[in-house]
Amino acid sequence: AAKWTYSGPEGEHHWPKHYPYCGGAFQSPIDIRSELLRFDPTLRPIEVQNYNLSPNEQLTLGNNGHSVQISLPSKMHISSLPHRYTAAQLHFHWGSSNQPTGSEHTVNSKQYAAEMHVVHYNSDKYPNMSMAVDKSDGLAVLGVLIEVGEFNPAFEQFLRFVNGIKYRDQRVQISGFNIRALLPARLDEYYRYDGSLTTPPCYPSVLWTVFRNHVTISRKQFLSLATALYSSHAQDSSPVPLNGNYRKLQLADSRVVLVSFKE
Ligand SMILES: NS(=O)(=O)c1c(F)c(F)c(S(=O)(=O)CCO)c(N[C@H]2CCc3ccccc32)c1F
Ligand SMILES: [Zn+2]
Repeated sequence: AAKWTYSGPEGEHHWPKHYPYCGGAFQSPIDIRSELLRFDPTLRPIEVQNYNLSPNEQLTLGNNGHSVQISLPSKMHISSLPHRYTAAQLHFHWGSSNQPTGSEHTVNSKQYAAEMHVVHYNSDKYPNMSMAVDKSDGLAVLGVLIEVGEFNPAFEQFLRFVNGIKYRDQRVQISGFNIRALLPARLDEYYRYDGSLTTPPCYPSVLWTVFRNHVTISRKQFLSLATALYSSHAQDSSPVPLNGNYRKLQLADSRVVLVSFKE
């Protein structure tokens, strides 16, 4: 597959050349604006299963050159959607040390410091992520907005290992922990819309759920995320810092954003 980056000659304005869907419809992220919102009383609280992983389990924490990701066991899934959506991985988007604004989704133009995505695929209909990734009902991603504030012990469970994955394609094994603790307390309040992968190939295959309530991490935790990683390989002569790994806002067009809550 062709290389792509968030800036420069392979930056997002060039993505459609190799990845045509990136120039297509139903793209993500979007600005979640009040005038787009419609309350939908049928939107049930999100229910996740088997997110509380035992410390005896091992997870792979990796730097894939675009983000820091944690691979997730297939027993983890969302049970409150029309089909079972099985977890594949989670990853992050963030700004830079002097720009703590790196979320992908914005709410009434407010950009948060960072954003976490927990990627799931429709395991009722498809055997794995690769078969699901380009199907309109293939993926469901949970989005969590992240602000700098209180220290977050749940995030520490993997942030303390980022210095082991500074460079592209480095991976370490970490102990399982309660992935539910990375999500906000309330899973009943969220925004819902049809969108896409926010990286190439940008398939319009994602049922987006962005939780209304943000979580916080401390400034020190944010800095470890925003300053520890490189998108280049360890042996590369000129290291390229990995930050600002968020896609610019896409047009909502006539898309409505459903909300599970009334003010
Ligand atoms: N913001 S997002 O949720 O659209 C999104 C990403 F932003 C992102 F960076 C990745 S990635 O795998 O870390 C790197 C590029 O695919 C994925 N990975 C997905 C896409 C393809 C694929 C295949 C197997 C496992 C995960 C993924 C992703 F779904
Ligand atoms: Zn993402």
